[in-house]
Amino acid sequence: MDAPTRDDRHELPSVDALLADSHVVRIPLATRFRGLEHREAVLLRGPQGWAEFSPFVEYDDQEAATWLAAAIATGWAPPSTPALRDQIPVNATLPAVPLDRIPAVLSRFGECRTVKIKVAERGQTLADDVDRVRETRRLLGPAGRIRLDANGAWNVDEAEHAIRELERFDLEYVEQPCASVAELAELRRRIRRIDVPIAADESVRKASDPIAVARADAVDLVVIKAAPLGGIDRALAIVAEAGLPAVVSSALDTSVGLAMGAALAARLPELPYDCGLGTAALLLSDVTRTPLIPTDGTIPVAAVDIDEDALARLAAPDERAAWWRARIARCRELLVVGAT
Ligand SMILES: O=C(O)CCC(=O)c1ccccc1C(=O)O
Ligand SMILES: [Mg+2]
Repeated sequence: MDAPTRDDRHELPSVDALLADSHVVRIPLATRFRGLEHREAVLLRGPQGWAEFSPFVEYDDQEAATWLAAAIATGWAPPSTPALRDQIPVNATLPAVPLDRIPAVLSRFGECRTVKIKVAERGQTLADDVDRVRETRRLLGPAGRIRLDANGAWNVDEAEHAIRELERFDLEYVEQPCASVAELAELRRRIRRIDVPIAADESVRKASDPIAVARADAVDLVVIKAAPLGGIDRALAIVAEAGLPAVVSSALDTSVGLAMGAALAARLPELPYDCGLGTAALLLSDVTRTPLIPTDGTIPVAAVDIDEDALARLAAPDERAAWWRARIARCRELLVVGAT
C-alpha cells in the first residue's frame, strides 16, 4: 500500500463534478451598477444543493478562487452550524442615479427602512452626492436610516470634507470612504468628534489579512460577504476574530448567492444592522420564480428553488459560458495549491 500521503485534491469535487450540472447565466440589471448592465453568474448544483460562482469578470484567478471555495462549501458540504433566525432585515441599495430616478429605483425594494447610497462615483461631484442624499432623506423621512458607500474612492481630505458636508442628513455609517487601512484610521481620528461610524468593506474582502483593519482599530464595523471570504464558516470566523459588529452584504448575486448571504446572516450571534442583501431588486430577472426581493424590509433564510426555464432563458452566449467554465477549472487548480 502507498504511504498515507494527504492530497487535498480528494477533498475537493473534481472539475467534472463541479461542471456536471452547471449553468452560466447573464442577467440584465434594472439600473447600471459598478458600470455593469448585465450580471454574469454560474449556478452549480452539488449534492447539498445549488451554489453560485460569480466573481466579477475583472478579478484575477487567485481572487476568484476564494469565490469558488465558497460555492463548493455551499453545494458540496452541509452547513456546520445552525441558523439562529429565519428572516433577515435588509436595506435598499441606491446606485449613483440621477435624482429623478431615485423613487423608481427605491420602489423596487418595497418597504425598506434603510437605504445604502453609492457616493463618490467616478465622473460625479460631491454636489451630486449631496443632492442624492438630500433627496433620499426627503423621500425616506426622518425615521429612515441612510448609510453611504464610497468604495474607497476618496482620499482622507476628500472623505473628511464629504462627511462633514453629508452628516447633516443623519448617517448610519459610511462604508469604505478611503481605500487603505492607514487612511481609514487617519480619517476616523479626524472625524472622532462627529458621530459618523466608519465601515470596512474592500479592506475586509480584498485584503490578504481581513482582520488587519479591525486590529488597527480603523473602523467601527465590518461589511462581510460570503463569496469573497470563502464561504459561511470562514466569514463567521472573521467576524468573531474582528470583534466588531458586522453587516452581511451581497455582491450583486442572483437569489442563490443571496441565499448564501442570508444563511451567513442567520448564523451571526448578533445582527445589529440591516443587511445589504436586498439586491435581487436590482436584477431584471432571476434564476427562481421566488426571487429574494425584500418584502416588508426582510428576506427569508431558505434554499432557493431553481427555475429550469429561467436558466434556459437567461443562458449566457456560448463563448461566455466557455470562458466561465475555463475559469472554474483554473480556480479549482489554485484551490489545490492553496490548500497545501
Ligand atoms: O451592500 C449593499 O447594499 C449591496 C451590495 C453592494 O453595495 C455591492 C455589490 C456588488 C459589489 C460591491 C458592492 C459594495 O458594497 O461595494
Ligand atoms: Mg461596499
